[in-house]
Amino acid sequence: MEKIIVRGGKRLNGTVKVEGAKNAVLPVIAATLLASEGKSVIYDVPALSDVYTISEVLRYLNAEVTIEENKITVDASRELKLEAPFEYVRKMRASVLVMGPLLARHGRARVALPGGCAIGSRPIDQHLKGFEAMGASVKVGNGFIDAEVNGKLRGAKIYLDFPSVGATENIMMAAVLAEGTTVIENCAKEPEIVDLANFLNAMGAKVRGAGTGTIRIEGVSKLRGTTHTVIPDRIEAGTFMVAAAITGGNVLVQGAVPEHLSSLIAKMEEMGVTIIEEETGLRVIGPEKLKAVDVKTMPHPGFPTDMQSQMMALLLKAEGTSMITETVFENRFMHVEEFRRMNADIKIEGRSVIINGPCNLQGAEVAATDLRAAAALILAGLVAEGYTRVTELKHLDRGYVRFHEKLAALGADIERVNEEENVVQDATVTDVNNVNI
Ligand SMILES: CC(=O)N[C@H]1[C@@H](OP(=O)(O)OP(=O)(O)OC[C@H]2O[C@@H](n3ccc(=O)[nH]c3=O)[C@H](O)[C@@H]2O)O[C@H](CO)[C@@H](O)[C@@H]1O
Ligand SMILES: C=C(OP(=O)(O)O)C(=O)O
Repeated sequence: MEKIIVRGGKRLNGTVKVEGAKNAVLPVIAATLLASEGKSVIYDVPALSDVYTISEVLRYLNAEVTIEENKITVDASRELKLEAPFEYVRKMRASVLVMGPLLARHGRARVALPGGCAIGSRPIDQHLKGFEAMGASVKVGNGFIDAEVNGKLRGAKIYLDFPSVGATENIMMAAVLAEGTTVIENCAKEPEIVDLANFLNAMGAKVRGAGTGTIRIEGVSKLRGTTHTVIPDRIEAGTFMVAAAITGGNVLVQGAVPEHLSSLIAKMEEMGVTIIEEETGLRVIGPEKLKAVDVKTMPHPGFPTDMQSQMMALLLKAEGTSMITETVFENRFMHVEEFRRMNADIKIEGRSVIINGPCNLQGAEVAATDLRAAAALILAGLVAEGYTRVTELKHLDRGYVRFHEKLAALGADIERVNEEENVVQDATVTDVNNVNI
C-alpha cells in the first residue's frame, strides 16, 4: 500500500511554484467539445488523475486528445458520441460538465447520474433546471440523465437557488450556442468561472459578467478551437501557504494570485501570519505563536470549502478556541476523526467544529477521506511528534502534483513509499483507473 510518511518538526523555507488550477482546467477541457472547427490548445495543465479522467471521457466521446507535459490539444470537430458512462462519472463528478456542451452542440446528452461522495450528497438539480429552462426535456432513470431538445436550446432567464460552481459552468456552456440571450442570476463568482468565460469568449462566444452575480450570454451559431492558459491553482497555493505558516517557516508561493485568495489571506493575518505580496507571488512567514480564529466557508469571495480541512490543521496549532462552520457541503468533516487519531482536541457540533488549541499533535497512521483531507493530514504531520503515515493517496493525486516532492524541496522530512515493497515511489500519477471519489 502506498503511503506518505512525514516526520514532524522541520520549518519550511524556500520557493514553491503552483500548478494550473484543477477546478479551472476541468471545465475548460469539457468546453473544448463546443468547437466544431479547429483545435483547442490548453497550457499550464496540471498532471493530475482528474485531468486524465476528463481526457478519457473526451476520447470516449470521439474527440482526439493529445497530452504532452503541461499542454493538452483537443480536436472535437468530428461528430461526437452523446453518452458519458458511469465508469467515468464514478471516478470524477466533474464528468457531468460534458452535458452542457453536448446538449448545445448536438441537442442531446446522456450522462450517468453522479452519486453522493465523501463530502455530501451533491445533487445536480440546478444544472438540470437550467437546461429545462432553455427548452430541453430532462428525464432521470436507470442511473442516467437524458436531456434532449427539439432543434436548438433557447436563451432563458435562470435563477440559481445556490451559486453552484458546476451549475453555472454547465449552463454557461449550454447557453453559448443557444438561440438568443441567457441570463444566469445568483450565479457562482469563483475565479474558475471567469477563466471558463475567457476561454469561451476566445472561442467566439459572447459571455459578459463572469465574476459577478449575474452572467449574460448571447448565443452564437458556431465556436472554434483556440489557445488558452489556465489560471494558477488558488487551493494548491493556499495549501502551501498553510504549510509555511504551520511550521513557522518562510516560503514564497510563486503564482499565488492575491485577489483569488483574499479570504484566506485575511484569516491567516488575523492568526498572526505575515503575508507579503511580491512580484511573482505571496511570501508567507509563520509566527512563533498562532492565534485562534473563527472561520465559515461560503461561496466565493467567502472562505473556500476546499481550504476548510487545511485551515483546520492550522487551527489545531493555534492558541485558544476556534470554530469552523461548513455551509457549502453537508458532510465535509470526515477528516476530524483522523485528526483525533493524531491527538487533536476537536469536536463536531452540527455544522461546526470546535478546536481547543494548541494541540500536542502526535504522529499516527491516518487515512485520507477526500482530496483536501489528504493534504490537511500531511500538513498536520509536518508539526506532529514522530511519524505520520497517510494512506488512501488516490485522493491526493486527484488534486496535487508531486505534493511530497514539493514539500521535501522546502525542507520537510517526507517520503512516499510502497510499504509492502518498501520502494520509494515517484509521485506522478500512476494508476488512474483506480481513482474513485
Ligand atoms: C471540479 C470543481 O470545480 N469542483 C469544485 C466545485 O464543485 P461543484 O461544482 O460540485 O460544487 P457546487 O458549487 O455545485 O456545490 C455547492 C453546493 O451546492 C449544492 N448543489 C449544487 C448543484 C446543484 O445542482 N444542486 C445543489 O444542491 C451541492 O450539493 C453543494 O452543497 O465547487 C465546490 C464549491 O466551491 C468545490 O468544493 C469543488 O472543488
Ligand atoms: C471537492 C473537490 O473537488 P471535486 O468537486 O472535483 O470533488 C476539491 O477540489 O476539493
